[in-house]
Amino acid sequence: MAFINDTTLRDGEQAPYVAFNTAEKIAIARALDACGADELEIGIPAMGTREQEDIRELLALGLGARMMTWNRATMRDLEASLECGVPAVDLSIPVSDILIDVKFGGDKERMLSQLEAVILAAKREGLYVCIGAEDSSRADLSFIAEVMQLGHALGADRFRYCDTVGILTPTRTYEAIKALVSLNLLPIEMHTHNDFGLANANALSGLDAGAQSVNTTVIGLGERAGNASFEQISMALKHLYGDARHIDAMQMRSLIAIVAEAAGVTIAPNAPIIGERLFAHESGIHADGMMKNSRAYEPFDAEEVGGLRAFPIGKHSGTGTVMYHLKQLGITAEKSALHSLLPRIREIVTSRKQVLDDMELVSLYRQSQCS
Ligand SMILES: CC(=O)SCCNC(=O)CCNC(=O)[C@H](O)C(C)(C)COP(=O)(O)OP(=O)(O)OC[C@H]1O[C@@H](n2cnc3c(N)ncnc32)[C@H](O)[C@@H]1OP(=O)(O)O
Ligand SMILES: O=C(O)CCC(=O)C(=O)O
Repeated sequence: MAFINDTTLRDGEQAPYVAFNTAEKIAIARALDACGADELEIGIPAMGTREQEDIRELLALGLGARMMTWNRATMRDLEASLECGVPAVDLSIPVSDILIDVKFGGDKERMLSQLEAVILAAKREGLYVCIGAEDSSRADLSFIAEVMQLGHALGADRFRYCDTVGILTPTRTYEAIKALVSLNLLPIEMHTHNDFGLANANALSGLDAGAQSVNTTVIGLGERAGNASFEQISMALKHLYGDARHIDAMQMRSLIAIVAEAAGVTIAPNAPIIGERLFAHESGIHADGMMKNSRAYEPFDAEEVGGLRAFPIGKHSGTGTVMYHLKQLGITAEKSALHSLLPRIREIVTSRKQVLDDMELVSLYRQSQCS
């Protein structure tokens, strides 16, 4: 079963214009734990005392999910994490030439010796260590292998492969991760960004290639276009990859509502898994199919995610939908007698861009009976 490290409280909060307060962080952590996240990245102790206090409060919740902090691979960042009493750390270093230039003046040796010292210190303190390899997707695989080799030799526990600027494709991800997995050095975690809308696909492709862990954020919140989404990845793992993952619909709905509210964002009505219109079948052919078999046009039951199934009376409705609504209202009509209503329904809905309600349908139906 794939391991989920959710970073809503770190990369999620790095989304521009987002700032969680302590109560919101606690509610998010609790809800993520209840929804089955295996590990939570809960913040950046180097940000200062307020962030550290929040991290201590999150640790004190005693949740089942392991808690991790994000750190630059520096002693000062590590010390700040140690003061919080966290059991696991992500120690981040850039691995692409462009970011090694920006952060270490191009000096790879200095960067590697700094990483070595910080990993050793973290392991001496008994911490679980993940190496965060920033910008892996723009780095040479041979250099990544060198970093993994170093981490393995020093006792690091995991390697986070980061598509920091979201430029991977599923095929390129698969090839890179397959090559790194074959080295048999460290378990790999996928950290993918959604700049081209491929964060979920790339994360899953990495898992296909042998990565064991995936970074997610609720509603895909994160830097720029965000990260792989917690709800989409967990449902895909369950339904498409056969993960034995229990997903509680109400808990998931509540988690999403908490994060959306705290982040000040609205959820698109067609957002995968949780959009409010996902189970509304307007097209006549789909609605007809769904009325005959509730699996006809849905990949999983609406109930599983607390969704509401509906058959709105709209521009694309057929007589099956019209008959369904009339029947609900106690009116029995012949399907063949309802065809004449469709042009009028289309005209009304197109001109005002709003579907018909039941009373309007009855009124139209009565008029058609009189004419
Ligand atoms: C891809 C990612 O998501 S990485 C995570 C990014 N997240 C954040 O930046 C959110 C939290 N950040 C902050 O609150 C602040 O940036 C702090 C507290 C971490 C640092 O603040 P400041 O000390 O004022 O530095 P500032 O943000 O201006 O610049 C970052 C510094 O970190 C250095 N740095 C960046 N990454 C690394 C790294 N992996 N290892 C070592 N040093 C690094 C930069 O080179 C720069 O150093 P400089 O000040 O000597 O030029
Ligand atoms: O360094 C890490 O662990 C993650 C950094 C990150 O958020 C990214 O590369 O997008």
